[in-house]
Amino acid sequence: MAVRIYALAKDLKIDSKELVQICNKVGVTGKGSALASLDDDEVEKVKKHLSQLGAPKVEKVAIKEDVRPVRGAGPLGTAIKKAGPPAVLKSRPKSASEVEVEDTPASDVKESPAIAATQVPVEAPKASVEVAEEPVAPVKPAAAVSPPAEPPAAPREPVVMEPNKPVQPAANAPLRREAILGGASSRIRDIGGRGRSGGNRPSGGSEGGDRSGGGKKRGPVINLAAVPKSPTRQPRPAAGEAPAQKPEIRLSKDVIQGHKQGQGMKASLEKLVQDDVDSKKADSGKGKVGGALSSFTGTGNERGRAGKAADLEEERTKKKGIAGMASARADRNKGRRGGRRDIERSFSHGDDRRRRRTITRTGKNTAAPRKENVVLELPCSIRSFSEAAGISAAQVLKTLMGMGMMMNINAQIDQGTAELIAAELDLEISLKSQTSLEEDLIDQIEERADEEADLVPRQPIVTFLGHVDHGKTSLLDYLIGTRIVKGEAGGITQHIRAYEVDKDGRKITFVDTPGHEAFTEMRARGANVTDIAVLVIAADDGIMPQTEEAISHAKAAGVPIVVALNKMDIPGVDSNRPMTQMTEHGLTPSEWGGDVEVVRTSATTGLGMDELLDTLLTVSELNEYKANPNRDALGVCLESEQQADRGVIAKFVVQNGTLKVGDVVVCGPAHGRVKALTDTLTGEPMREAGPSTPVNVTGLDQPPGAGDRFHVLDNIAEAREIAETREFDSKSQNLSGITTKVSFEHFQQLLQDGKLGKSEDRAKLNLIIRADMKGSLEAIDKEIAKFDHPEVEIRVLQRSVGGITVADVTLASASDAVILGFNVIPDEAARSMVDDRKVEIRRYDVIYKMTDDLKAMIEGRLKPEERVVELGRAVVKQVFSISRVGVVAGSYVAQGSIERGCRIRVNRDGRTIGDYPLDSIRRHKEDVKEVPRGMECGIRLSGFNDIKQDDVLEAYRIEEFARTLD
Ligand SMILES: Nc1nc2c(ncn2[C@@H]2O[C@H](COP(=O)(O)OP(=O)(O)OP(=O)(O)O)[C@@H](O)[C@H]2O)c(=O)[nH]1
Repeated sequence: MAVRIYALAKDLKIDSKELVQICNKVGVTGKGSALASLDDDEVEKVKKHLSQLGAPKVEKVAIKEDVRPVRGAGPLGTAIKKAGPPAVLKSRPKSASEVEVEDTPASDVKESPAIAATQVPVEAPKASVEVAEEPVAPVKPAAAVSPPAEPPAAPREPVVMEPNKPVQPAANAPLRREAILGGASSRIRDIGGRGRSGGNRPSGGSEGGDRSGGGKKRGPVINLAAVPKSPTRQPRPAAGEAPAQKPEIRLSKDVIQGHKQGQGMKASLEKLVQDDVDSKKADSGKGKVGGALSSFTGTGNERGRAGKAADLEEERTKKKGIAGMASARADRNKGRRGGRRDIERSFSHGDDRRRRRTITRTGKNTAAPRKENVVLELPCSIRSFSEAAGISAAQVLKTLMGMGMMMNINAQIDQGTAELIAAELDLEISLKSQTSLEEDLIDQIEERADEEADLVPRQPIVTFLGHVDHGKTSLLDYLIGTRIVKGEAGGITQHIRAYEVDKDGRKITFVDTPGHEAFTEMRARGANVTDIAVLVIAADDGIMPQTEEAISHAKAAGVPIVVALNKMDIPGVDSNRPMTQMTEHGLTPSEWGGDVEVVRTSATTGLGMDELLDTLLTVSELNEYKANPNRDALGVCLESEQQADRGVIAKFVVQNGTLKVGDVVVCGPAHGRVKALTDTLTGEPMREAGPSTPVNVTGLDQPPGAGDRFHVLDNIAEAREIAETREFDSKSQNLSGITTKVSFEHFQQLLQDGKLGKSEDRAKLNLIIRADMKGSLEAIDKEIAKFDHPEVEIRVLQRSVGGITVADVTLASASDAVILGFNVIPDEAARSMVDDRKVEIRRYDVIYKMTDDLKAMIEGRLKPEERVVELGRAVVKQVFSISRVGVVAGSYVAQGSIERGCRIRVNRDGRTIGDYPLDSIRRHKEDVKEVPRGMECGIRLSGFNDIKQDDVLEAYRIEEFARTLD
């Protein structure tokens, strides 16, 4: 009886990939994957080969298990531990190499040359254990395994590796490789994970093919600000701290200079004041001016005038110290408003300008140094920006003004504006957006990795992909026992479906996708949610465009592909042709030595159904899909619809965790508390849905987008906030012109503003689309996008899920739009309004019918094409000028014919000199309809009398053809 390699490997307790290699070695060819079957002879051959080698399988497993708990220990440490008899090992001290191996972190072990040395091809499947059971050989350090850094000083115990030398590295190779690259990866991850984040974060080891956590895990994103380079960087004031102010003490130039030179660096303010007073005294001894004014004027001319004020100030300063200075400052300020202006006005103009310049320069020099590599949290005010960047707010405002933005210092700036300013001022600035609730909660949920101990096996999610009519739904019908294909409108699948099937107590979740080309989105979604892709290829048809697309989706999703070669019941089908095509697309069948399992099926006769299920369950077993049922659920919405009686129904596939009735869920822009869960196949209520379960969910406030991820949160308010933010974001995106969706109010506004119908040269086809499901809307969008024509502008004014309403009819009547209903009907009110308003509603239940109709609609709006039909040529023999009639050209028809109502091109000396309508054509003074070749006639042109002998008259007609889009 045939047995799969995978099953035999399990029996023999060896790795299935190793067994595939052994098969090839012993001459059992064409076994490319672990799923290939071996007949009795082949099994015998393999077993014989193994027995010749005498592989001690049980010990191998023991080695494998032993690797697990060792902290950071690779297989190396394990090998040494296992090698000797326990008693010997117990009694002997640890060798240096052993100690070293145990302490080596797992990652280092991976790099170790000793390990590399053990990774040799599977030549002799003898394990080190075999040696372990042999009598112990003389002591020697296991140099081949891990040479110690220094020779151990302690006397050595007998070394168990020695007699095993010829086979030891080869024997351990596959196990070790697996332990390092595959099985051991989780252990390595655990060590790192615990060290970093208590096992809560995903580790690098989980990336790639590890899907056991259910759902795609993203690595943590840590944004670290770069360390500023500038040595003169000022410390940033703490939040809430008042900005530093410059003391408004007007000190004399000398004092400032002295201070700058270093004398004053450590002096107290009182000391500085005292110095100032002293210097003023000295000044007053010399002349009559001092104090603050001296620092402004600096000339002797004004001293006399200002002397009194200065004396008064000095007096006050002397008396009151700092307090006196304050009052003096108040006086000065008072003086500035009036008196000082007077004084200043009397200064020379040049001095005044100099002073101003000095002040400006001083302002610049004392500004905080420009910062580099600033990290700024957005949105922020201009004040915060300038503080963070170390430039004046005035400069920022000026820059903004230069860019046409008039703002004040408290105005908030967004990321784009901040980037503009930074670019304009040549600042290196790192912008950090404020974290949203979305980032705080959803990202955290997505990034949460499950502990290995929490993971349990889960059923595989299997998606049927393939070209239209290749039999996906029929196969699924057969497997589930439903008759879905019979009820499909137009005989094609237009919705994504997901069902759970129980096969002898083992469950599989099946997802059926449409094959029609319009449903690319759905296929991609199906492929992304799946663990295994079943590529359905009709044997009589072979690989078709959507099969190719499905292959790409499955490859992009990185999932195993199983091919169902369907319709094998059709007489004369040759499975070699599609299989050859498969190889051309990089899928080599396992029976041809590749790794893609091909199952020949017939949904009509039931051929290969058990084999298909068996194959899927085996692939699932090989991949060990796992999830943690004891966490809040997360997964994907495959489809959603609005039902009149039940409200929103969303079809979810739980990827991890368990979804329960009462859970708060957020999914795209929708949120709500789960009111009911029902089985997608039977419609029976469910209390909860565990990992890999497809389930219909009610309770959401609006239909989520197909493909939106769902998450369970603790708090309904948070869910609402996240959903509202998403909706707001998507609306602003819509308004920014990314989609053509226009709300009724918005459209009315556009109409009032005269913004609609501007491009008069393009015919417009306004559409309002209503469909039963979001996925249908996507498909319709895709179809519409195909009809892009320079002369017809298709505008989708409204597109949504649900029946046709009064609002749609009103909008359609106001905008001269056609309403397209896909699998929906108008409600009563809308129906009664349709005739009054003369609105056109077109209803469809099959996508291609709608496509054809749309095409016709568009063709009806295309200007007919004009084509020139050449009729004939005539040569002018003689020209007659007849009074009250005009010039008549007596002509000979040399080619074709000249017809009434045609146009004539007049050619002279090889050049066309005019193009005129034929006025009349006569023969023997009688008007005729047509003059054929070889006959003479009189031709009169409308609006042209300058016909000359030998002119060539070319007759032609313009015909209009209705154009098609093909
Ligand atoms: N002879 C034969 N006909 C089959 C087989 N499987 C499906 N069909 C027929 O092929 C047609 C299409 O089958 P579907 O199951 O609807 O194909 P599909 O791939 O699901 O099509 P879409 O969902 O529209 O992409 C139906 O008429 C089926 O009866 C088969 O194994 N043998």
